[in-house]
Amino acid sequence: MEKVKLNNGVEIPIVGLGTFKAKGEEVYNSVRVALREGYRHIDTAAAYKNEEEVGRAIRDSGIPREEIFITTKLWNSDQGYESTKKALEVSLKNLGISYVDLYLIHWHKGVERARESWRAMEEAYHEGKIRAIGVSNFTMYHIEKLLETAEVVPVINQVETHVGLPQYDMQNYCESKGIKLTAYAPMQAGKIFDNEEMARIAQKHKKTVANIALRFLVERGIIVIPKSVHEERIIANKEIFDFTLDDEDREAMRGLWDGRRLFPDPDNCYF
Ligand SMILES: NC(=O)C1=CN([C@@H]2O[C@H](COP(=O)(O)OP(=O)(O)OC[C@H]3O[C@@H](n4cnc5c(N)ncnc54)[C@H](OP(=O)(O)O)[C@@H]3O)[C@@H](O)[C@H]2O)C=CC1
Ligand SMILES: O=C1CO[C@H](CO)[C@@H](O)[C@@H]1O
Repeated sequence: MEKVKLNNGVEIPIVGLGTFKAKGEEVYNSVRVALREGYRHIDTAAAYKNEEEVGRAIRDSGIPREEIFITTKLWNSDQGYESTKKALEVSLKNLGISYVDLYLIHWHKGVERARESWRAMEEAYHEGKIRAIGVSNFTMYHIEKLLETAEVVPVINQVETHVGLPQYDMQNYCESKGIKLTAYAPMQAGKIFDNEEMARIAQKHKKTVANIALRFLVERGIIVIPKSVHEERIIANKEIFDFTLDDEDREAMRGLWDGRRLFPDPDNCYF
């Protein structure tokens, strides 16, 4: 599996398995299938309430811990210096691991809270409890404010990214700071499968719509975390390294850019 080198030298597989809305035995089985089929990157979050099952599936896979890249996220109500430290310990315990590969602030909940959470994350990073630290749902302004006091530059900003919301400006900005993008909802949380133009491009390449959607992002150097709980989809979704998109495909996909979000706008998000 192709990897992306982060600004601290840590490498992350460019395709990971998403786990939002997958719980219990369903998520356990999905992670087992994914690992058996070659995925080495799993995306979870304290808010998804599935860290225990994700951790159990990783252990039961028999694959050495250091070969698997695990991302989890700090939930909003846990932001702050002390509460971040506690939340990290809870996530490590739930996952049953001694370190997490990537820890993200899930949403920006105010400049001070982000800075305090970040300070706790930097300490845990230096202590070896986290291999890389990053953010999610941060705007350029949020990142600017964090960088004013941060000692460690975030490695990643995980944001909603897909053909409808391609995030060209965000990617350019982040890359100018050494920050990579991870695309969440890369298949528009399932909505992309109704798109006739995507179906046409998929047919042209004899690939699936999921493959086209993911390839579009991966060719831009964006990390993708497609979610599925279905074995055949988990297996097929990652088959994106045996073809390339051409100018006509890219042009057609640019035409699908409507700016419509499926998740709250981080610029205007007060939940
Ligand atoms: N940082 C953040 O705030 C957020 C992070 N995330 C992360 O990003 C991941 C991906 O985003 P997500 O919102 O799950 O959306 P995705 O774009 O990954 O789409 C997932 C949906 O598509 C369906 N699907 C998957 N593969 C196929 C296929 N081949 N054919 C048809 N349908 C398919 C899935 O159903 P099924 O499972 O039944 O196959 C599910 O309904 C999340 O799981 C989570 O880990 C997501 C949202 C916010
Ligand atoms: O990752 C995500 C999905 O779950 C969360 C809620 O439980 C969302 O807020 C978030 O964007």
